[in-house]
Amino acid sequence: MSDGNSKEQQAKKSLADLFKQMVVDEKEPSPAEPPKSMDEYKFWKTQPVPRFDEEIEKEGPITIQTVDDVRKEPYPIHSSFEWVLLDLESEHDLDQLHELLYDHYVEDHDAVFRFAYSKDFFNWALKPPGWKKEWHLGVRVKETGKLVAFIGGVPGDLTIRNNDIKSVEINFLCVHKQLRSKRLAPLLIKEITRRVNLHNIWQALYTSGTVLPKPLSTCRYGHRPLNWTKLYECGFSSLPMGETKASMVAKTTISNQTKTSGWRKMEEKDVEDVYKLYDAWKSRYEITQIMTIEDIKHWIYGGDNQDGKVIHAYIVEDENNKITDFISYYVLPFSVLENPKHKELGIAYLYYYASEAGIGKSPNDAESQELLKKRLKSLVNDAMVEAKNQKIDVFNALSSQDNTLFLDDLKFGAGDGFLHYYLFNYKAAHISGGIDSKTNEFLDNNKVSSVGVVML
Ligand SMILES: CCCCCCCCCCCCCC(=O)SCCNC(=O)CCNC(=O)[C@H](O)C(C)(C)COP(=O)(O)OP(=O)(O)OC[C@H]1O[C@@H](n2cnc3c(N)ncnc32)[C@H](O)[C@@H]1OP(=O)(O)O
Repeated sequence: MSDGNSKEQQAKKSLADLFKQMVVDEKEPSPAEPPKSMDEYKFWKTQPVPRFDEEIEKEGPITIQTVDDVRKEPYPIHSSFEWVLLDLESEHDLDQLHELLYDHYVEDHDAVFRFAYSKDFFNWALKPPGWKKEWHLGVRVKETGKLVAFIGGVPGDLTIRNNDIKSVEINFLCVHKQLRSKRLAPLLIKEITRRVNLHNIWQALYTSGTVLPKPLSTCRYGHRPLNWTKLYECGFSSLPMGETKASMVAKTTISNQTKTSGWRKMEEKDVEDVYKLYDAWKSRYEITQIMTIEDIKHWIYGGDNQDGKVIHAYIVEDENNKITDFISYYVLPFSVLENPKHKELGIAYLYYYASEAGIGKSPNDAESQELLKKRLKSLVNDAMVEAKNQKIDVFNALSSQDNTLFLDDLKFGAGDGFLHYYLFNYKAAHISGGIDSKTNEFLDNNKVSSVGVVML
């Protein structure tokens, strides 16, 4: 979308704009425009979700039921298929899920990159405290046992504008390419809903790049190259006009030394302190995940089997050994298809963080925002230094949380991807995702998103 205003902005190119060119299509994407009318959402119009044109006057559940109202039998499925609950403790089932998602999950438009999910990743993402096998739902071909579809749910209670809500997070919905457009996705969604409802849980949070009725929030991806040459050779970044490969490498080079004093890797003994920081920090946002100490141990520290492959967390300790900050990122590589030189791109995603610099401070207070901005820049810079030393090629962050305070300054380029957040069976007024609703640019002037929850 280009108008006079955006042309004018283009004339004043900052360094940050230059980086944006590496990853943004020429045409600015339009994030939350519904691709079809509500009536054409044959499945979603039957579900308890807000309509696109609905004004939200009162926040809360859309339909109220009891467990007695819930169907006790699984929904019928075509006779060639059967429902299966994956046993993610078993190598066989982990292998099957890996194979399905590797070959059939989200690819980029040109099918050059795809997510390279690992077994370690599934163990982390699908087995947090309170996980249930009943929510690892697959569809198999009866005759061959081949897994052809999956949807996953994990516990994930939420706070939405001071209301605590028992909830699940739904993720990894995937249908084999040869079975697409056969309405298997709605069947998986109905069946997982039934299985969640049987636990007296009626709300869910999910995200998607697809526009469905109706986004609660929309965030934009930012990408910070750490190994520009490799990104260029893989076709992830292009060479902006007027630049040379050498000038791009120079502009994206970061030090290999962290600089925040008191910085160190998080250890298991830090879990409780990190929990306290997280819990005090989250009131900055309008939607957050409620986490117990056990949740922090799993999601931030990595759990009992922490082997440093998926989640990486660091803390800052002051001179009295008090933990004042933490920051974390998870690693999920891309497979690079048909590239003679590279098979995989190392990708890190900024995850949860908290800093005393922002606790008890309002995002509307310019002075404390300025201090927080300085702090976050230091923390994220050092997280990127660690990531670079772990051979990560690009560091991604959404425009959620307080990220717009540092995205431009730390040379994140705005990507062409948007992530929409949805709530199932809950009406809530729109929450800022850190982008300007007219230009889709990251918010600036110390304005931030109110989305505090990070989905994988
Ligand atoms: C209380 C507990 C509640 C629990 C449940 C909460 C809800 C959870 C909701 C799920 C959260 C998932 C979060 C993630 O994992 S987001 C990641 C989604 N996965 C992928 O993008 C992987 C690659 N794509 C595929 O595997 C398939 O294309 C999928 C499976 C996406 C659709 O399969 P297929 O292409 O073969 O289509 P169909 O004929 O079966 O079905 C067509 C219907 O499906 C609607 N559709 C399309 N894409 C999505 C989507 N991403 N979320 C929700 N609905 C979607 C579509 O509008 C249409 O409905 P309607 O337009 O007629 O109305």
